[in-house]
Amino acid sequence: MEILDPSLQTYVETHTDPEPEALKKINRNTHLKVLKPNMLSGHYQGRLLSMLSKMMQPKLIIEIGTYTGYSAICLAEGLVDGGVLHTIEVNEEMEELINSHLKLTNVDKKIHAHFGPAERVIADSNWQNIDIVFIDADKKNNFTYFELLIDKVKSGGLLIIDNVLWKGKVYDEHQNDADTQAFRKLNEQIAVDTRVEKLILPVRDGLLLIRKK
Ligand SMILES: C[S@@+](CC[C@H](N)C(=O)[O-])C[C@H]1O[C@@H](n2cnc3c(N)ncnc32)[C@H](O)[C@@H]1O
Repeated sequence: MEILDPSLQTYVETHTDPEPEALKKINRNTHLKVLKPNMLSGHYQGRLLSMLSKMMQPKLIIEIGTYTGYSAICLAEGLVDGGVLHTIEVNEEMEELINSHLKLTNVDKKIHAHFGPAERVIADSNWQNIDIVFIDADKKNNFTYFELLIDKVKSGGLLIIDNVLWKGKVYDEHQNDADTQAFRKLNEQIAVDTRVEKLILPVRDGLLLIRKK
């Protein structure tokens, strides 16, 4: 999943704030109990999400793809008093584990977990003036989620899409599997979208930062 050189990754992690204790436990528990634990944002990306959120001082955050709650907790660290993070997870079997992880933190009361397919949960919501969106679920629907939410994001709001460098495959012309092609198309669609400013960060598997004008 890491595209950075491992020694560079180690260096930046050791000179970044340490992973908070509760998140360390959640990280470890995810590796013990859940399949594909490398889906979790992890220490370095988690601290970046937390810092971006603190800089934005959000009232309303929407996350698509809760998994075990790690990135939701990182993003919720930046919520202002009275702020809320809504996170959506399609797999209802994760509910107990997510709740047990949220309880380890002091942001649990600010996080509302929804279970079901994101498209349906978004359609049933009345979210408006969203400050931050984090899209990290079924990769083929990234652009659908972007289009469903862009009009609900306030001017100056931030959308973040994970995995956009797709293990480095998007810039390797020999790689042409369906997921790689989907990420290339997404990056191209966002690159020419005049409603937004965009920047790809080569962090972990690639984070696309999109600021609504
Ligand atoms: C990469 S993991 C999310 C990791 C998490 N954001 C983190 O950084 O710790 C993707 C999650 O999206 C969920 N997911 C997949 N399709 C979905 C859908 N249509 N609606 C909501 N969640 C979905 C998966 O079940 C999985 O738990």
